[in-house]
Amino acid sequence: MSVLDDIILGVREDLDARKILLPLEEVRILAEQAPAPRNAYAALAAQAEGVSVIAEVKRKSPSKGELSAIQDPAELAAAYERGGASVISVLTEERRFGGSLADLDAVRAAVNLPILRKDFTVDEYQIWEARAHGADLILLIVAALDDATLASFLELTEELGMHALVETHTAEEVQRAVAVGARIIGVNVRNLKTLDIDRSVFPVLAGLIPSGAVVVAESGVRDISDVESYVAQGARAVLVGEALVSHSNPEATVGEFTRAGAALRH
Ligand SMILES: O=C(O)c1ccccc1NCC(=O)[C@H](O)[C@H](O)COP(=O)(O)O
Repeated sequence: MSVLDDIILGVREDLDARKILLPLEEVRILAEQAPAPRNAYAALAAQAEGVSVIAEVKRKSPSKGELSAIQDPAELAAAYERGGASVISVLTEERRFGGSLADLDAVRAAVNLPILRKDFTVDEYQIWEARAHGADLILLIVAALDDATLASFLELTEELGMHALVETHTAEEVQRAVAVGARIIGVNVRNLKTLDIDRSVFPVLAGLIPSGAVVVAESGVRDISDVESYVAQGARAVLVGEALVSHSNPEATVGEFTRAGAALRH
């Protein structure tokens, strides 16, 4: 079984438990009562100079184990916002990443930026749930969904006023993302079978994404030079977890990353 399949197995078990506690009809009511979503597409596309940073709240991961204890996700997210992040990503998967919907709630209450609910979306319940908890952007991993499900999840996301970060790892997945009309397309350079990072796939896949879509480079940003190369290779935004949560000054680091691509854009 692949790492992705294993993660999804746990996600489905946890989801079944949440559905018993709060049936879909009730989550839908909460989603309809939630404050209007913020426009994540505009936030990512609007960065006049440099690159848009999606700054992630990430405690641990299958590839690296414990990254940071993060006692106060709201405080971390506020630091990201002060540093100039365009979007905050909150991992809500519990078993492998140590996240939760409580983290999402805390971050929602602390920042005014659009928020990505970063999870392994395999059921429409999670999309309603994301909106009910104030998310503006959700993650759709092409490798985890068939074409019909990907299209219907994207449609529901947009009906609820949110956007989707549609994540790809191969040329075929980029084609599938484009075919369903994805407007924010991520290229994740972490191979979900081996968990290895291979930055060389980014320019190849980014080159297949039509202009008009926001191209997001996901994973493997260690420092400014990585941000600069992703920008030079076509990234409009970078999604960064480990390098921020493990830094003593995440606010300053977001600022450096945000400005890093500026020279390359002029
Ligand atoms: O991070 C992992 O080990 C991982 C393993 C399996 C599926 C997904 C995984 N990560 C999710 C992500 O996409 C990253 O959190 C995100 O791109 C940030 O990556 P990084 O800056 O390298 O922490």
